[in-house]
Amino acid sequence: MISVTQLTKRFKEFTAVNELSFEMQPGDIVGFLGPNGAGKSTTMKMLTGFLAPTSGEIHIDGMDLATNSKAIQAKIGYLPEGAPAYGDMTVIQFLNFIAKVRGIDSQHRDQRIADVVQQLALEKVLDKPIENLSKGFKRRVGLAQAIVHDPQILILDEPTDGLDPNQKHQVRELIQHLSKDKLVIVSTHILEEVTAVCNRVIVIADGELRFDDTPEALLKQSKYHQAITLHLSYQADISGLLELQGVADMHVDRATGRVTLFPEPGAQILHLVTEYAQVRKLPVDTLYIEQGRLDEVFRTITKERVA
Ligand SMILES: Nc1ncnc2c1ncn2[C@@H]1O[C@H](COP(=O)(O)OP(=O)(O)OP(=O)(O)O)[C@@H](O)[C@H]1O
Repeated sequence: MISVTQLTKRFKEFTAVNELSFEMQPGDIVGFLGPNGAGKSTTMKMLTGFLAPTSGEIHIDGMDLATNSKAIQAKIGYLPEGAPAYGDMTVIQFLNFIAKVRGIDSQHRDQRIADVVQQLALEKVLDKPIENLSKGFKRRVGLAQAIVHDPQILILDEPTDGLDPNQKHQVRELIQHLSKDKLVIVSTHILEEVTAVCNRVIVIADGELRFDDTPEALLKQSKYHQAITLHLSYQADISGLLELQGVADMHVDRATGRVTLFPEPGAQILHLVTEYAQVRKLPVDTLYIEQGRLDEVFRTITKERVA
């Protein structure tokens, strides 16, 4: 549905996006991850036709964005970073305005607006000027304008940035609820959001694609994947754990008292570790297999490449 080939954006000498290529299909909820300045917003702006690429191609539903921007933009809903809106309009005025701009005919406009107002729980603020709303409500209005024309593709630039935990939860639920037959691209700095909401992750750094697969595959790249972490209720001699077959390394976190054992590639060490703990009567009060740590794998994937 979206096919991006060798997409590049330069601002004078500076290359913000460098030969990105990827494909996306309906049902994909893609988490777009990357450090500050990685090129996420610039890529999203190019996908929406808001910014012209320096080179490369974007095809959506088989159409070239460079020559069919109007038809393609009708299929896209976009929430830009910070969710800008016309602050002096009331919520209902703004949604009416956007619905008109999006070409929804007057017969269907009221019903469609009523639907998104209900979906985003905006009933109480319909007659308030947008500039007087809380951050959470502003964001919800931004989401409402992005979906009012029921787009097949939704591009959301940091939709939960600055929201409180309840509001974050609501926005995530909305994204999941929306996404069944749609393609959603969400940029975020919140790593946990990717595992909570997305079924695919694209990581970019320095404008380049560094990772494109499922959240599970991302976790598998962590050195903590399949590691065993245990906590002792009081100090004990644990030096023998490092000698166990299949244990490649051991890390003791003095601050938390947690001990992590890293397996050799492909080795299963849980059985040997629990057996050792029982035989030696180690005072283990917690023991678990790690899925992988997103912050660690994110740092590894995005760290600067030395030429
Ligand atoms: N109009 C512009 N002119 C010059 N440089 C720009 C312009 N827009 C973006 N850049 C630069 O391109 C790089 C990528 O910016 P972009 O906003 O796409 O990053 P990002 O991944 O969205 O970052 P953040 O997570 O901080 O929002 C940055 O170094 C930024 O300063």
